[in-house]
Amino acid sequence: MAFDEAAIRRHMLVTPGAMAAADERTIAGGTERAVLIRRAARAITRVLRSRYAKQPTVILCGPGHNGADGISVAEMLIEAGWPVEVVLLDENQDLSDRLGVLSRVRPSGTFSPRAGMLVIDALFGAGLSRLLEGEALMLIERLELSQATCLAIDLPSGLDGQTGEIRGAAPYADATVTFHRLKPGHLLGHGPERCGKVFLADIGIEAEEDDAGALHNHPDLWRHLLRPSKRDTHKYEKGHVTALGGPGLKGGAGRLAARAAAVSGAGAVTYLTPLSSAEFAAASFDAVMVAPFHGPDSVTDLTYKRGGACVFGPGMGHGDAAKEALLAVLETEIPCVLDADALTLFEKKPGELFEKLHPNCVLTPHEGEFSRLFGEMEGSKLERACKAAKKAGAVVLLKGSTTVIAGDGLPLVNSNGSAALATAGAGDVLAGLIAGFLAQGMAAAEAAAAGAYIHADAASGQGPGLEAEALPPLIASVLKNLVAPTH
Ligand SMILES: NC(=O)C1=CN([C@@H]2O[C@H](COP(=O)(O)OP(=O)(O)OC[C@H]3O[C@@H](n4cnc5c(N)ncnc54)[C@H](O)[C@@H]3O)[C@@H](O)[C@H]2O)[C@H](O)CC1
Ligand SMILES: [K+]
Repeated sequence: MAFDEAAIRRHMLVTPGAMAAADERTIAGGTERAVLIRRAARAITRVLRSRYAKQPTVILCGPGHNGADGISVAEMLIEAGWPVEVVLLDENQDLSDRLGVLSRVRPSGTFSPRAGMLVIDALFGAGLSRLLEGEALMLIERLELSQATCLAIDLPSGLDGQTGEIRGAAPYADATVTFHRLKPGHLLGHGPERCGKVFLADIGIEAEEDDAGALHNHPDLWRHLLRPSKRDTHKYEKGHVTALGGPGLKGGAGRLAARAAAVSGAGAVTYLTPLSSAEFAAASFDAVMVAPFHGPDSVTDLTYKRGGACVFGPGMGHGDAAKEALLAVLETEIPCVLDADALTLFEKKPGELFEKLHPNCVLTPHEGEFSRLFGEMEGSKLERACKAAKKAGAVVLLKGSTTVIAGDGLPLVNSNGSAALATAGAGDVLAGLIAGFLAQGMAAAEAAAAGAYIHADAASGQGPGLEAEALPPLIASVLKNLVAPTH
């Protein structure tokens, strides 16, 4: 994997189980648990006092260390003169050594969250292991339905830190303070909508590479692979992309993919399209070359001659010639991106595709294409993408507001997507962009990661009126800022 080693440590996502092990490893290394808890409480209090005015505050404390964080925050706020009350899930919890807090404990029945109140959620964090029920469920449901402002410690209680699924109920936190590294659940499933703004605090836990369950996609991981072209380079040295487009009106999708490949930094792009629409296509391109598609040889001859990468799918249609061309190119093991039609072509016989795929292939399904190709799968989006990548023997980029990328290395979660991307053709642009990075020599997972992030970054800040054809120039400017200038 050619991701930057130091960046892997900084941007790893740690599962709750691995987090508990990292806590224990740090304690075994000589740091007392109470010290970790105090550091966590100090970080929470810092965020709290910078984000909220002094107001009636209730701290819900669970039976474990998440609750211990809450008790420690209560002490710090009481010291600062905050109007704090504490509700204990385990009302027999021994607080004889925390008399200041003990005096603020109120029965859970009095908990009535409302607007103008701050509730600190310290019921459960990384240790949540089953559905909320009974008293815990009642407290969290009341909080979830209220207008109170919630600050969650580590995770909103009820949110699964591994999958982002909700176990019974979970509050809509205004903000969440978590420790050491983000957890997959902060970014997957209901995580983004329930965590609010996530603050990451360093409490002195040593990062070890095998703590990582996944990576949080970030330019630090692959920016060094976006090599600027050398001054004396010529176009084919910078990689060639072959984009196969469909006949007539469907050609638009293929043209978008070709245009996106053209702004990726690849040296040259050839858009293959049936003779009937070649003239029309040629009129809509400048830098992209147009050539007639007569059948599989049109593609294999071109890829033998030019190398690089291919992008199949956007607008290629379901014709036999296109399918044969795709299978012929897969035989050559040239890097390929398969999207849209290239995926739906095989939904009746996925095995026919899987047996031809190779590790230099990137599949870019949305959820619908995914389930039609891989069937219904259990587990989080991340777990499903990993299973699919194994089954297909290729990189799977499963699109959505949170996009996941799975191959044979650590999977990645890409979280900078925005609603603006939910526009026709955006997927075609992504497929072409990834093909452009493959053509420049990036490995499949790295090309998919860079493509997903840059594609989303180009759309960020755009309104709901964003059209896919506006994306390539936006991508070019994102790339300009990311790629170190040539000396
Ligand atoms: N581990 C450390 O040294 C530090 C942890 N920090 C904070 O502590 C939590 C993790 O603490 P842990 O005790 O492992 O689990 P929780 O406090 O999240 O859960 C408490 C306890 O509750 C039980 N439980 C689990 N699910 C349920 C449920 N649905 N209903 C009832 N009870 C449930 C289970 O037995 C759990 O053990 C971490 O998030 C941090 O906030 C410190 O920050 C630093 C040191
Ligand atoms: K919590």
